[in-house]
Amino acid sequence: MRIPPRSILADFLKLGRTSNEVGCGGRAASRARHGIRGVYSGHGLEAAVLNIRSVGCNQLHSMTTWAPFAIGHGYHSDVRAGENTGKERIAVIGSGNWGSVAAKLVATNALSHENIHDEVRMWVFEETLANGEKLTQVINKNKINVKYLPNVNLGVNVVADPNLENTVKDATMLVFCTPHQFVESICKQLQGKVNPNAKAISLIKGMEVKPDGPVMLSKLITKHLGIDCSVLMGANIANEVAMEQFSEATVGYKADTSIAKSWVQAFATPYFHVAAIKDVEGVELCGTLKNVVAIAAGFVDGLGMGNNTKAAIMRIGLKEMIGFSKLLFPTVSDATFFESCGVADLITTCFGGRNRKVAEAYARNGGKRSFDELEAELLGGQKLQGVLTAGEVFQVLKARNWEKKFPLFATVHKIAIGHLPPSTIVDYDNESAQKLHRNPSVGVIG
Ligand SMILES: NC(=O)c1ccc[n+]([C@@H]2O[C@H](COP(=O)([O-])OP(=O)(O)OC[C@H]3O[C@@H](n4cnc5c(N)ncnc54)[C@H](O)[C@@H]3O)[C@@H](O)[C@H]2O)c1
Ligand SMILES: O=P(O)(O)OC[C@H](O)CO
Repeated sequence: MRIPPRSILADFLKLGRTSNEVGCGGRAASRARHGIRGVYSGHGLEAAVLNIRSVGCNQLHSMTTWAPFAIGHGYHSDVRAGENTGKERIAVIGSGNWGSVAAKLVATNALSHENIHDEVRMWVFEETLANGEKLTQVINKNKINVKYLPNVNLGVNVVADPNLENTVKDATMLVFCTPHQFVESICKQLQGKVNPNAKAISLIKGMEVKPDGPVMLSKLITKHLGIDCSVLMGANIANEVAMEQFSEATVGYKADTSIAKSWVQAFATPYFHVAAIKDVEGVELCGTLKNVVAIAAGFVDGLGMGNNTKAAIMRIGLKEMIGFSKLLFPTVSDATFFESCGVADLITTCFGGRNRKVAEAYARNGGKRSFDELEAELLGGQKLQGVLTAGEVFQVLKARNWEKKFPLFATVHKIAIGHLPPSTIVDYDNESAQKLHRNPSVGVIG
């Protein structure tokens, strides 16, 4: 990868920073403490990042990203093994492709940070493998999730647990990472079972729609469990992060910067850079809505259309993501769409994601084979989020009479349920959409 010269990167970081971002430096110090050797150690990028961070290390609301370092705020007691260590204890709820990578990331940091208990418990939706063994037993024996993340060592300190209640027992930091359709039932099972002082983070890209409107999953988690819930989204194809290829992610937090710092500390590594911004809804909607655009991108690929068409679909999709997010939550910041959770995730998903892949197969088959059938055939048990999300978004469009404002979203849903042929992905009436898409201040005509 080509690293930008120091001055260009510094300018970029400055430009990208907004008043709702927080952060603090300390990567080099942290690495020195924990013996972590950064992938860019001694390189211009590292120097530039440190240079920028050093300006405002103690000034919240001035930094984009900060690295893992010990943070002295009230930790809850750790009593799992009869000990009272005063350390954070992390549990991961979910063990699919990304859930397993999340466990690997936090397990690395659990070992290298003194304020986090070494053991990371990971809840596994138990299943029996073809050889008759239980998935949890195989994970605990080899430290590899052979079904959802083969060939990747999760870490000696990851313990797979089929018991949801036991997984969260005594945990002070709960990482939610299951396909979004299972979250509500998991939360109901966890009611009254989690430490009331725990904090949660959702890595789940999706939302629920209730009779009185859409509900983001972070809110659903808070509603059911009564605990704070941040989100982590980004351009993060799990298999690439698992191979420790350089990636970025965005934490969206509500208000408490110490909570945001705890999550950054739990996830950030030298190859996984994490920025935190005070825009939970914006970050979560980026991760949720890009999956709908990825389905559209897959249709374009399956129809044999070229890069220009895909770029056009992505541009329109991004506009609809921004418009929809801001209509739902006027507080959503424009700057959020320029973080990893926004345009970067849109790009990676539209080129390399599972939603794109299955949608391509759907269009190639002329819509004659269902998404369920193709998902089972192509993903080996992994789950698509985009088709369900397109349906959920469509419910909102119908309920609020917004269908004409979001023709791409509406068309994706209609194609996915077989009401329109895949070719209509570039054949919708976007007259009213143009009012939303075009910014009069830049003088676009036609
Ligand atoms: N995979 C990625 O590259 C990636 C990256 C970033 C975010 N995400 C998001 O992470 C979330 C989780 O995705 P993933 O990739 O970890 O999962 P996955 O799609 O790889 O795996 C599906 C998981 O669902 C579990 N499951 C199946 N039936 C279940 C049930 N009834 N109840 C509970 N669990 C059940 C399976 O055991 C498995 O762990 C999704 O919202 C996804 O959008 C994924
Ligand atoms: O493989 P997808 O389409 O579920 O996308 C994976 C991630 O969300 C990419 O960041």
